[in-house]
Amino acid sequence: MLGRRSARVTSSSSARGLGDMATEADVRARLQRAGQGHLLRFWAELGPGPRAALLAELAPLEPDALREHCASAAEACARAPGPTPGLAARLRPLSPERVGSASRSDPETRRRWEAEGFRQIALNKVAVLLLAGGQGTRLGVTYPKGMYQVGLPSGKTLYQLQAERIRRVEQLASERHRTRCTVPWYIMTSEFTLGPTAKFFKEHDFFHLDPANVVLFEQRMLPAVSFEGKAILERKDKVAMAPDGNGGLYRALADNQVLEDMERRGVEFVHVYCVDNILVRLADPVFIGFCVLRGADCGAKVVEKAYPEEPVGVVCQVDGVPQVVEYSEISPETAGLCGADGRLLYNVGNICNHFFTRGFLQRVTREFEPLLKPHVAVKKVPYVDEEGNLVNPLKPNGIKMEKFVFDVFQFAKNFMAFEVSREEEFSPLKNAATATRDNPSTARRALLTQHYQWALQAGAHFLDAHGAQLPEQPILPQNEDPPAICEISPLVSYSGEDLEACLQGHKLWSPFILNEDQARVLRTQEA
Ligand SMILES: CC(=O)N[C@H]1[C@@H](OP(=O)(O)O)O[C@H](CO)[C@@H](O)[C@@H]1O
Repeated sequence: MLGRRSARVTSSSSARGLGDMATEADVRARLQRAGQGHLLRFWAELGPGPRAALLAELAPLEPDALREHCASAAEACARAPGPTPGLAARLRPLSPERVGSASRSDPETRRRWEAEGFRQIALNKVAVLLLAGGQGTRLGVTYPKGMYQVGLPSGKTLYQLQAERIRRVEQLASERHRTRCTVPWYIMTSEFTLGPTAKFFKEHDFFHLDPANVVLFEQRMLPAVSFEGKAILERKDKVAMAPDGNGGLYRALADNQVLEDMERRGVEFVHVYCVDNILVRLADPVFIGFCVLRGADCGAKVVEKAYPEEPVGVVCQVDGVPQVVEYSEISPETAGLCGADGRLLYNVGNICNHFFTRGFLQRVTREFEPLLKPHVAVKKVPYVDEEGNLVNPLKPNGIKMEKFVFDVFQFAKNFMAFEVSREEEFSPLKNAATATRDNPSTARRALLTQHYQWALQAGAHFLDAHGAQLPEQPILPQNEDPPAICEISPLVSYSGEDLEACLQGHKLWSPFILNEDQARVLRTQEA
């Protein structure tokens, strides 16, 4: 595991010691310089423990950077909220030569991409990098989203599914090339998620991955700011801090020397993805191979956007340069525009699955990161009022500043988008069960539908609890559960491959879990 850094605000030049080294007077003077003296207003009431904790939190805040951060948050928030003014006139759809498609390519081309991806994996040149610093607010859990289990028959969590897909893709590449290879797993956490994630992995024995190949590192935190430009105290002894967005990746890479670690391992290509997509194909050989063969330095996997309000960013051009316009920043009019074919004009939906060469990431961390503009999110931030009462605001009262991981696309020399099928590759877990979309049931259904379909394609038949054969529905209407429950371990099949040998002609009782042992037995049994 790489070195853990303490949370710091914006400046990288002020790696001061933690609280035990800083005095109150020193911290007070620095805060005053930043116009944030109010953060110590309950000092006199605090006991020794809370005082030390508060100093430890405040000491690393670099005064100029803090002042700048608070001022720019208030300024950005004062500008009209919602869609970026004047954006519509600067937008164009992505030019077709920048978009490849898995579903609309012939099988031979797909095979070529896949073969190239496996070749690079077998050469140990591919790593995956998970963005897992988020707080899971919409999902409504207090622990990292990756630890969530959506209620699959196996009870597997998102982290376990991902770990097993890594093991399987390593195995497939190793078998093809008669070698042993590794896909290192870099996991960006935050102050909220580092501790519980590290503990969870240890408790689960790293899901049988070699711990040396699972690298946890931490992104920075930034104070939430009031509309008046004041950092918010969430308790008398604690500043309200939030992770600096998934675009905090680039600073975190530099802070923790992650690219150096990749270089030592010989990694050239990195698949970056966010934690919540239950169907995510880690180190997807088809996507990697496509990007490598097209000479892309930066790529994005995309799906066709389903409806104008869908909360996905759209990949397009702004002033002629490939970029993502986030769902929170596009106007409803622009989002609803249709092209001549009747489909949405801006229909290239970002699924937060990105390809980067290590060289590109190096350029970003060295040259471009400071040019990334933070985005403003206005949120309800619990705070202490002047009398020291804890208040849970009913309306948004605070500003969180976040960078977006995709904002580096504009610096790419050769950006490529790669379209895949939504049913096969995208079902994000964003919301709690009460929401109608992107919730635990929709994620569970998406995975189980896929596995049911793979099993049918491999020639399996399903029986109910009484032994009666269940109807076979290779195509299912949306929002409908498959007639049989079948869950296939990623250790047996990564994307539907190698299933005939164990399923062809077999009659399986629903619910059915195909794990490695079960697969071994079925392979030796007559159907
Ligand atoms: C900053 C960022 O990466 N936003 C991404 C990300 O959205 P969130 O709502 O932040 O989870 O995932 C979406 C896909 O699930 C993607 O469409 C969107 O552009």
